[in-house]
Amino acid sequence: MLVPLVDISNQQLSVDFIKSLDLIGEIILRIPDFSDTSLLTQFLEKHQLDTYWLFSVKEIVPDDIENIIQFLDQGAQKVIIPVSKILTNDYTFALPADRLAVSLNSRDLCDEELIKKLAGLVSGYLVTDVELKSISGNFFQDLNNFIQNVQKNTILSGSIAKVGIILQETNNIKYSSDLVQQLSTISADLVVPIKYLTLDSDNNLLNVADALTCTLKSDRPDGLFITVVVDERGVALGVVYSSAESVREALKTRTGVYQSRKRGLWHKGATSGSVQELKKIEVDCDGDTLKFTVKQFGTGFCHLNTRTCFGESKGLIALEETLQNRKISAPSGSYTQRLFQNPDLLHSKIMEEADELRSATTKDNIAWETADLLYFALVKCVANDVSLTDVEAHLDKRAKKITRRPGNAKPQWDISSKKTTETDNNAKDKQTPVNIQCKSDTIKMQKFKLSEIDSIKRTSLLKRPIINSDDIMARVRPIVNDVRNKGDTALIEYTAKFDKVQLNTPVISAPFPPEAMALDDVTRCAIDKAYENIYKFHDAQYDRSTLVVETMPGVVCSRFSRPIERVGLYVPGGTAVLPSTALMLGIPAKVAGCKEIIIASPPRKDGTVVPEVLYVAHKVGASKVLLAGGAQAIAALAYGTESVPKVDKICGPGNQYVTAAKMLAQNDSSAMIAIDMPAGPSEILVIADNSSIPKYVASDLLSQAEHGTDSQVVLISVSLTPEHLANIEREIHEQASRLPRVDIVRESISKSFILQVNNIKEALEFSNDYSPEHLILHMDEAEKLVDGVKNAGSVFVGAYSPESCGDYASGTNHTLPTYGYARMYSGVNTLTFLKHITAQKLTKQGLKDLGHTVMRLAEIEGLEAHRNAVHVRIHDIEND
Ligand SMILES: NC(=O)c1ccc[n+]([C@@H]2O[C@H](COP(=O)([O-])OP(=O)(O)OC[C@H]3O[C@@H](n4cnc5c(N)ncnc54)[C@H](O)[C@@H]3O)[C@@H](O)[C@H]2O)c1
Ligand SMILES: N[C@H](CO)Cc1c[nH]c[nH+]1
Ligand SMILES: [Zn+2]
Repeated sequence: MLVPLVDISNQQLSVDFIKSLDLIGEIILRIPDFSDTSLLTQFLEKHQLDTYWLFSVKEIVPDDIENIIQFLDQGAQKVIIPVSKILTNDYTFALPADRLAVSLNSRDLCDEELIKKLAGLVSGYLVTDVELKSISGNFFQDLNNFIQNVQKNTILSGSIAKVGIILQETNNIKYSSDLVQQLSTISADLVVPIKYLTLDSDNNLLNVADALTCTLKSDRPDGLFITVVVDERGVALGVVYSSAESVREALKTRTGVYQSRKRGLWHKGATSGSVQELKKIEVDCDGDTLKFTVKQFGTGFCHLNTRTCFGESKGLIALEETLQNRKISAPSGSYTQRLFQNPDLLHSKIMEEADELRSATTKDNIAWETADLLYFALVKCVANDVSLTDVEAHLDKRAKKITRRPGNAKPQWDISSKKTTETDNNAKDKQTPVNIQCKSDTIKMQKFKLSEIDSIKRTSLLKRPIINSDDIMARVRPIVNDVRNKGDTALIEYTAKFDKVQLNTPVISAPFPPEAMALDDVTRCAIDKAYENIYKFHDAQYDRSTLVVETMPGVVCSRFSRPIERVGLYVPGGTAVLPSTALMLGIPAKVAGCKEIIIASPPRKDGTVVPEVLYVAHKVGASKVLLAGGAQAIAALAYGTESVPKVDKICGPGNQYVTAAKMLAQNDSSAMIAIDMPAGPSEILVIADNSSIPKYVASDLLSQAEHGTDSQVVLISVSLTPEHLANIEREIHEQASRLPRVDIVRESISKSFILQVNNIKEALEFSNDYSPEHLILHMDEAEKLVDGVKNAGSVFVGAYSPESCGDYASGTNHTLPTYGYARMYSGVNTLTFLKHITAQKLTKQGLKDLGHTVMRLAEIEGLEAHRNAVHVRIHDIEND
């Protein structure tokens, strides 16, 4: 296969010349560099190329990546990057491996280690970049070895697919057909770009045709080449023969010209009128057969006046032909013609058929309605001179797109937001196609520079990707009301619906059966160690003494604490079961001395609770475990049911349904319930400077990104060098790709971002405004920055304080405020489970001295009874 290479800086190249190159393959465009793409944009506008490769030997910097991606999205098939840049600049990982080609020079051909390394990185082409003058005696030998080596490694890694050669002409050594002949014997899987193919003032088309035909070999005695002729959609029209002369003529006239075995040179349609416009000539894998892609005019390709030599076409192509004919002349009363003439009618029919397809359910019905819709859609296309090929070209382009649109429906078509009761499983099913579609994409956070965004953008970055809270409330309200009104029956029903578990009773009471909390030694020791540390830290928070202050002689005020008696602790269990949350809630409740502790968590599919959670429930002295999750569990704890005692306070994190139900219950004064805080989807903000270690930074970001698709992670890059930032990004992609929860991470990372700032002051300002649940300071003198932290749930200081330690076992609590509530809420702590009671004792003298102040203030407020309560006493004291 030939892929011509042209230098776009060559001002002489004519549109005609480029088009003739386009006929024989994709064109490699050599561009000066990727940072200034104006020349390339002009070139593409002028030549209207659909498929091309890009090649520059200049240094590629991170800022170029966006430009490259933009061109890959708009039509570029591949980008060729010099090998040195692939191996030394980690940011090239941001480009899709299968759209990347790597150029090597001839001495790299013998470097086996290099080929091995590349095999893991690239799944596109390896292109050897060879100057003709350097082609010496053993070049072909080296090339053969190289190809074999690549093939071997391709098989091992399944990644590198093809090998190409860029031949560089020099002033005195020119590309020759002998050379191509020699090259064509090397390997079937070869790309042979011709460098510096410039406009030939005599006959440049012959030049191209020669280059093409000298790579062909015929196995026929008459030396002709079998030629398959297909239409623009790849449908075979027939088989003919070509010669070097007919190919030359076809390229020159850009029509279907072949070699008839009887009549010689054959210009297809010259007598019948069924002419062809030539779209492309391709050579097959072993160089003995040609494929002509043509646009067929007239009655068809076959001498029997059918479209193909294999009979008439069927399906969409036949419908398109009929519609095109109807457009030119239609029998009277033709419905299709009525549609052509009445765009409003056509529009209504498209809408009607789309709606009918939407409601179709059976296989037959769906096929029927789709056919209807396609008919009307095609009428619209033909009416506007749009062909099926144009439609398919768009589909092909989309398949290659790197940056994906979110794909949400426009508000007027968004029926999902109108559905109020969607099951967990349904939601998961819906995510599947998205996950499959994105599987091969780079896992990457969006990037912004603080200096380049305006205040509106800054404000939007401070917001969390929360889904419409009205929508969530609308889903949660009926669940809460049902559980409130129907008690256990509703609780069991919702558990069956959302968790797919049919329970007889939703509660397990203490003492819990030992076999249900049996653990292996390693697990039990880990839980015991975490318990010990968390207990130590939370116990130290409990000041059991009474605060006593004599505010003035004879006036003694005091304050003492008492536990909240009955508490409900929510332990999430949707996408991951979190026994650690049972520790984080149960231990402070136990330290505080709460009398009744009820732990709620979604049941496992077999209707039981995980032994680790039950073991913790046992250790913290829980009286009951409620086998329910989501809004229904919160409602049961808030209002009580036949088997679930009503509690006074509900604590614990959860998804949006859990958080919304906690807020609803708190706002209902008849529920008499307190909550800890809105602790929603996990989040983390990392501030990193050039002293940070990329793999640590990435691992911390991912540790929270894996919680749920709604988690958000933020990296604030403080003057990171492009290489350092690229290393972090590469680590994110590589580490994430290896995670079992990669599909969740892919989604949460896509909602996350990197903010590039110039100094630590800007970083802290943004972080304080964002008020993250977790803040990690990845820098040498991290401790010094803690003073500047105004809002955060919990801070992790320095490279060796991963957030995971706080999640599990260092001692601090992991139930922390999210959504920016760290501005005004603390995380769960021992005080969460306590209330403070104040007391006072006044002596006679104390009352006498304070009384007049109180009476005057009561007078100001017009509250006579208040004043009198002091007055009657002072009267007695003064008259004693
Ligand atoms: N902020 C913190 O301190 C903290 C700590 C741990 C976990 N988290 C967060 O807790 C969350 C846990 O979420 P999860 O989903 O894994 O578990 P979860 O237990 O919070 O929610 C699961 C329940 O949600 C309900 N549900 C699911 N789909 C529903 C639907 N369509 N309609 C109504 N109800 C539905 C079901 O009843 C299910 O039992 C994560 O977002 C995680 O980040 C936060
Ligand atoms: N990081 C979560 C709080 O946002 C807590 C958790 C539990 N298990 C692992 N992590
Ligand atoms: Zn976590």
